[in-house]
Amino acid sequence: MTLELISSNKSFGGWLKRFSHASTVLSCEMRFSVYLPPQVEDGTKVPVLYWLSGLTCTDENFMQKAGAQQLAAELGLAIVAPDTSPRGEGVADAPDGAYDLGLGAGFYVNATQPPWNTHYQMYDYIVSELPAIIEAHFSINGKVAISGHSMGGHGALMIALRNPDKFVSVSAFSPISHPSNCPWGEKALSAYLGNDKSLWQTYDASVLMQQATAFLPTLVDQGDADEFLPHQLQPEALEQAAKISGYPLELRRQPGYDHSYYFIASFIADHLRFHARHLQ
Ligand SMILES: N[C@@H](CCC(=O)N[C@@H](CS)C(=O)NCC(=O)O)C(=O)O
Repeated sequence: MTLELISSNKSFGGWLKRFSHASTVLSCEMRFSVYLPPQVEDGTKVPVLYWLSGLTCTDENFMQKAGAQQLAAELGLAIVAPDTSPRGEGVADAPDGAYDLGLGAGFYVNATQPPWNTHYQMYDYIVSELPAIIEAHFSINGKVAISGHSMGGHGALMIALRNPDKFVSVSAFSPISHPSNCPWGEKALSAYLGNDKSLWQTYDASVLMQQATAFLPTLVDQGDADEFLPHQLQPEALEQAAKISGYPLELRRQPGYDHSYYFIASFIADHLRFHARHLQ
């Protein structure tokens, strides 16, 4: 597997790099960003945090807006930010160009329905193909955590709940907590997965958390002035699920914060420290 370097910027003693590569799983060219802390320069193997972004994002939003690099450098933590959907010529998009389906809106599932099933296999890309690439090319010690925002918060929680053996901790900002029961989720899951709601539920963090028998430390932050809170995000479904299964969910409501990266930047340090504690 060849990686093509797109850009490289020194940052807080480490390096922010962007790469493109041919994805077998997605059948297209993909890009990802990786922050490598200064510790890797002398050959130290470091833990890695995967960051899954939300609707309309690419691999760049988090690295440019969250302000995570300084603390990642101190903690000796690599951060990998993948793109949010397959890309390129021939990759299906929403017919009306809607922001919440198709390009930039892969929802981290494996699509079963045409035309999406040709390229939209983001679950397998994030769970299997990308980690294999990261392990093969970077100085990584095998300890892995996952986090994300909104659609990416759904992705992080869902992927961790389905793969508790692969991660040591999970966190999310403003996650789409119950995608099988909200407008964003219903639109995307019906397009990608068809009408069988039992399949939707296998990608629903609240359903998975309620059924969980293996537990990971879990931190969720939710702004109470988030414009998407009541209809799309439904953190109460996650709280209810955690109560039923006894899941160790710490869900914090942050007064006055909205859905933006200003919110993420305000609390990203807590999330990095939370993961670093468990990754030690
Ligand atoms: N208001 C946005 C909805 C999408 C949105 O808020 N996207 C969030 C994730 S769900 C985001 O991170 N946007 C990119 C950014 O702020 O850099 C739109 O209509 O395009």
